[in-house]
Amino acid sequence: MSTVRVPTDHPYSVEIDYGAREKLPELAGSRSRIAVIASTRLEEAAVELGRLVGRGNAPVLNIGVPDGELAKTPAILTDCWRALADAGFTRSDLIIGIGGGATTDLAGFVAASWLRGVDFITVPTTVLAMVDAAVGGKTGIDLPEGKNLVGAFHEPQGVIADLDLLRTLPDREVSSGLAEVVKAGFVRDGRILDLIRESPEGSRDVTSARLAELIRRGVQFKADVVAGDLRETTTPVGGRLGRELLNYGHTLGHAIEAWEHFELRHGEAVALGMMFAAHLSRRLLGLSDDAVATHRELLEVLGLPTGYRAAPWEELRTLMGRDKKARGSSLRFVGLRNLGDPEIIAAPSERVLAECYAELGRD
Ligand SMILES: NC(=O)c1ccc[n+]([C@@H]2O[C@H](COP(=O)([O-])OP(=O)(O)OC[C@H]3O[C@@H](n4cnc5c(N)ncnc54)[C@H](O)[C@@H]3O)[C@@H](O)[C@H]2O)c1
Ligand SMILES: O=C(O)C(=O)C[C@@H](O)[C@H](O)[C@H](O)COP(=O)(O)O
Ligand SMILES: [Zn+2]
Repeated sequence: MSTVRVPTDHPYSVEIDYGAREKLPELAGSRSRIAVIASTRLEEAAVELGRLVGRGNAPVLNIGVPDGELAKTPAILTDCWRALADAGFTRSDLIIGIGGGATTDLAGFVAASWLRGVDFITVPTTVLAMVDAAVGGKTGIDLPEGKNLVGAFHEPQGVIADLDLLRTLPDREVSSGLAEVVKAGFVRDGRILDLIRESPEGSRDVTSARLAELIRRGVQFKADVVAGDLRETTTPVGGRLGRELLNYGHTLGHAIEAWEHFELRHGEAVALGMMFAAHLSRRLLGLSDDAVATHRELLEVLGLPTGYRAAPWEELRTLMGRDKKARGSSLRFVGLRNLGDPEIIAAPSERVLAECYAELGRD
């Protein structure tokens, strides 16, 4: 159906289609060893894909990891390294990460760190991983102190987004993935907002052409942004914000996600972070009340949360201090002047931040 090119220094493609997994053997090429890293919950799909790619290649090493965020830990990372060591994995071998964003983040970091870097391919199986996590080369794991604190930039050889794999995805996960898609709509691609508004039900239906189009647009947005600024500098690219743009909603979102010990889905936490960023933008960049209402309306129709006050502000503030955009003791937020017109908010006052959190509690 569509191929999105990611034109970085190591260009690669994202294949988006029903049945796209058929392209996996060609992409993998001929290898002495292939390891498939997948969550134990997706074992069936992983074994099927392993067989597919194993044809004509050496037997595939299946490395099962815990489900979801539980995989993004130093202990599981070590288990993966040791499985590769046992199998005698060399620099010409290949790692394939199959699953949601947590699994592809882990698999990517295993590939980035093993022998200082081996090839890897991502096969995302959630909406979120298709539009965001599996594309762009950010890999890593969490620590108890916060999200994604350890990692590396390591780009995949290619991404296979097989839309058939979404058929078993629970509704809550579909909504969570759509948070990253609507993020792209808020900060750049206004057509995404129209597509969601015209049919919220279609947008959430994994068999619909509308969701396929939203996924394509989400991938295109991500590809455009990372191609201009792979390593997330703070310098604008061609007069526009660089990769930091992709962090819209994540400064508070990651803090809430960590504070909730991942009981909230990543997209749910980001939805709350985007509402917070909208309040902050209204206060500091003059974002209109209408645009804030658009955030609330679209997040709600996607089944995402818009109000939150469970965590004490001081705790979230400490967690936000570990955000990668922070410089010294100052926080940096991605904000909006208007929908589609982003700008960095550097070092907002502590008073305004606390007041905006109180506003989030009233949403
Ligand atoms: N590297 C990046 O650029 C980037 C971007 C966005 C998010 N992330 C990371 O991605 C993670 C979130 O990803 P996620 O939302 O995919 O979560 P996830 O990986 O935790 O997967 C969510 C759940 O869906 C299940 N699942 C996956 N595919 C399925 C399928 N096809 N059918 C049924 N169940 C399925 C998983 O087993 C899991 O329980 C977070 O760790 C976040 O930090 C990374
Ligand atoms: O790819 C990016 O860059 C992003 O910021 C995308 C985010 O959606 C994603 O959650 C990412 O993992 C956040 O990265 P971090 O650097 O804030 O940990
Ligand atoms: Zn995200």
